[in-house]
Amino acid sequence: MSKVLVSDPIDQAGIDILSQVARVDVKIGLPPAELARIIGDYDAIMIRSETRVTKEIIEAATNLKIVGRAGVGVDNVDVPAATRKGIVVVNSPEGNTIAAAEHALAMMLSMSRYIPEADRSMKSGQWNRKQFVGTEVYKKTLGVVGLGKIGSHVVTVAKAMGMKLLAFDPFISAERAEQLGCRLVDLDTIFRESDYITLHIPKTPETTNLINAETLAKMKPQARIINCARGGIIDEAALAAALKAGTIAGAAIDVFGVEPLGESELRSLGKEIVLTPHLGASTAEAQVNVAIDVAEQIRDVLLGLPARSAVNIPGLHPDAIAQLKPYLQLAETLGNMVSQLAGGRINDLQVGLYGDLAEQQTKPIVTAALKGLLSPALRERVNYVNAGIEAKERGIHVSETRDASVRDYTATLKLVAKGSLGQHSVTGALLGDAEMRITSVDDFPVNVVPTQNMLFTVHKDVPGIIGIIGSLLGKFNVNIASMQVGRKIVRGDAVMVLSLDDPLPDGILNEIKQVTGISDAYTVTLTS
Ligand SMILES: NC(=O)c1ccc[n+]([C@@H]2O[C@H](COP(=O)([O-])OP(=O)(O)OC[C@H]3O[C@@H](n4cnc5c(N)ncnc54)[C@H](O)[C@@H]3O)[C@@H](O)[C@H]2O)c1
Ligand SMILES: O=C(O)CC[C@@H](O)C(=O)O
Repeated sequence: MSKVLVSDPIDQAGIDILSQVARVDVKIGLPPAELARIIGDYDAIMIRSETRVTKEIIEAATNLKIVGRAGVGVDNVDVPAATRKGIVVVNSPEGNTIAAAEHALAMMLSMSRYIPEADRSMKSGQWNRKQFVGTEVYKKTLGVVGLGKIGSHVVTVAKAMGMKLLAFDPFISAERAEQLGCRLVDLDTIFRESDYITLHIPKTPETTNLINAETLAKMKPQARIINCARGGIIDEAALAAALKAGTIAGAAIDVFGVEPLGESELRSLGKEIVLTPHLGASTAEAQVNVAIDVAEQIRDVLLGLPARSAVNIPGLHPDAIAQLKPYLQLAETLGNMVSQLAGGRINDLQVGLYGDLAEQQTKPIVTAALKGLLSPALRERVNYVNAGIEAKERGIHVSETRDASVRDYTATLKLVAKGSLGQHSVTGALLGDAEMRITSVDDFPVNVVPTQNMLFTVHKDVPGIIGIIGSLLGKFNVNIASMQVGRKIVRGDAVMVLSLDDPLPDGILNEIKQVTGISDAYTVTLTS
C-alpha cells in the first residue's frame, strides 16, 4: 500500500480521500533534518505553506512520486529539482481564491478604520474615539497589481464599493481589464495615482522587491499598500522606513520574506500597519476546497492516473485527459518502437500529427512520444514529468508538423528518429476510439497491432526469405503470432513485421542478419 505524509495542517476531507488508497501519516512541524530522514518511506507528501520541500528533501525522497501543495503558491517546493527526478508537483489553483481576495479586502478596510488597534484599545479597558478616525474607500483609487484569479475578484468587490480601479498586469489584455471595470495602466501610474495598492502576483525574479525605497517614494503620502500575495515582493525594511517617515500612510501585510516572521521592525510599528500571520487562505471553505482538490490529485497519481493541476507537466482537465489517453498511448508506443529501431544515440525527433491528432494539444502528445523514446534507456526513471527535460539534456531536437487534412485514418502519428546509427520512422493510427495500428515502418506500408515481442526485418522481396525466417524461428522454438510484409514495389525492398509469442533468444538476431537477402533486422520489446 502507498504511504502519504501530511506535514502541514490539512482538512480531514483531504485525509479521508487519501486514506482510500494509502496509509496516511500526519506529522506536523517536522524539522527539516527529520523530514529528510523519513521522506524516503513515502510515495507522496501533502503540504501547505509551512513545509519546505527543498532540493535536499527531494534528494532524500527515494520513493516520492508526488508533492501536493494544498494552495496556490509552490515557492516552498523546489519544482526544478522535483521535475528532474520525475516527481509530479500539483497545487490547487482556485480552491482559496475567494478566501485570499476577501482577506485582502478585509485588510484594506481594517487598515483604513484602524480596527485591530481600536479592538486592542477596547480590550485594554479604554473608550478612545478620537484616536481612530479612519478614511473611506468609497471613490478612492485602488491600484491592483496582478489581475489573475484573486486580483479579478478583488476588483469586482472593490468596484461595488465605489472605488476607482487601476490595474497593472503585463499578461492581461486591456479588453479583459475593461470587462472587469478597471483601466490597465503601467506600474508607475499605479504607484503615483493610487490611494490603495494591492498585490496579487507571484513571487518571481521580476517581482522580488518590486516595492522598495524607490517605488515607495513615488507613492502619495496617503497611499496604503496591501500584500496578501507573497513575502519578498515588498522590501520589508524599506516599508518600515517609509511608514515611520510618513512617505506612505499605511500597510496591511499577510505574507513575509521569512515565515514565521521573526524579529522585525514591522512588529514595532503602530496603528498604521496591520499584520496577519499568512491567513489569506485560512477559511473553513478554502481549506476544505484545497484539501479535496489536492488529495484527489494525489490519489489519482498513486493510482497511475494523470493529475489535473500539475505545475510541472502539461496540466489537463480530466475530460481532456480522457479524450487524449488513446493518443498518449499511441505516442508512447511509437516513441518506444522508433527508439529501438534507431538504436544508438538519438539526436532528432520529428513528430507528425495528422487528421484529428493535428487538432489536439500537441505538448502532452510530444511528451508521451519522448517518454516512449527514452524508456529503453531510462526505464521507469522517465515519466511524463521529466521526459521533456531529459530529452533536452540529451540534446534531442524535437520538431512538429501538423496537418488536419491528411485523412488516411482518423488520427495518425508519425515519428522520425535520427541518430548515430541512421534514421528510422514509424507511423501509427487509431482505428475507432482506441484500437492502435502500426501503419508504416520506414515508409513501408503495414497494418500491424503492436505487441510485446516484435521482430522487424528489411529484406529483398524475393521468394524464400519468409520461409527461411519461419524455419529459423521454429528451430529456436519461437512461435509466430502474426506476420506482415510491406513493400513499395514488387521485388524491390520490403519490411517484414512479426509478432512473436516469446522473446527472441540471444544470438538468433545475428543469425537472421546473416541470411542472404536480409539487409537488417531489429527486435522491439514493448513493456506495456
Ligand atoms: N496569502 C495567502 O494565503 C494566499 C492565498 C492564495 C494565493 N496567494 C498568492 O496570491 C498570488 C496571486 O494568486 P492568483 O491565484 O490570483 O494567481 P494567478 O496566477 O491567477 O494571477 C497572478 C497574476 O499575476 C500576473 N503577473 C505575473 N507577473 C506579473 C508581474 N511581474 N507584474 C504584474 N502582474 C504579473 C499574471 O499575469 C496573473 O494574471 C500568488 O502569489 C499566490 O501565491 C496567497
Ligand atoms: O496554506 C496556506 O495557508 C497558504 C496558502 C497560500 O499562500 C497559497 O499560495 O495558496
